[in-house]
Amino acid sequence: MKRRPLLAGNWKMHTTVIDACQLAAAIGKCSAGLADRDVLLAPPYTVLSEVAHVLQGSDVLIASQNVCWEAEGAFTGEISPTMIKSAGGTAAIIGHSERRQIFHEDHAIINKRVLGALAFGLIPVFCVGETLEEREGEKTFEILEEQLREGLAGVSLQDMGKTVVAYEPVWAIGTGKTASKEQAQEAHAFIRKLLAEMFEKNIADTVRILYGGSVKPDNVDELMAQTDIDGALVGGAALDADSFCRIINFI
Ligand SMILES: O=C[C@H](O)COP(=O)(O)O
Repeated sequence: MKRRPLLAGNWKMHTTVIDACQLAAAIGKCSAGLADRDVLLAPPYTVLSEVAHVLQGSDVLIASQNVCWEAEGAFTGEISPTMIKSAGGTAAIIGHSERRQIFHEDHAIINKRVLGALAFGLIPVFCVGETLEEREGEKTFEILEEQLREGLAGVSLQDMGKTVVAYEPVWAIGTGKTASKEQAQEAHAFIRKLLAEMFEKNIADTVRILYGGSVKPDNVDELMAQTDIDGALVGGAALDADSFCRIINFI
């Protein structure tokens, strides 16, 4: 089944207002006219609306890097789906391994974020992935299954159709150590098969599964050639306009 590729740049905790506007403008330019793929940027909250403003009129989608499940209230340090939408965002990264590991976000909180995003009409970019220890202990599939079952609990069939999944092996993030195309494809195929079990095969067939972890201009083409890899969630290389533009223009 042919799925529309999605190339996403996660800027993590990088960019001042000026940097962000310049980077967004350059990416806007090199993604213009690409009719067969989607491009998404996840800048820090502080520049969401500036980036959306710079990209107004383009097809580049804007996401936040996390999201709370409530529209407003006493949740110091959080950002709500309505705030993200009012700043120009249409999606939210949820369950990134840096949130899971550094900030100890557990399955329950991640699940609340997924359901909250969907309830307010934001597309979740739901991240899963195993650590090196888990891979070496041959627990990759067990970990992925737990993350998917717990994190997507209560998601309706219709909402799953809109959700994006990102497979990011923790050992490949920011390390320069990309999963081989075979390792990535194997994990993506497992995720799709599990989604078919959890939801329906026709839903699983439409869900875009992105690969993340040291995606660069020199490995994007072979990763994107894999049957179950529908896009990339890019960190480091998304901060350099030339690199990200090459990634967007994968062959
Ligand atoms: O969200 C992006 C991922 O964590 C990948 O980051 P990276 O491309 O710097 O390895």
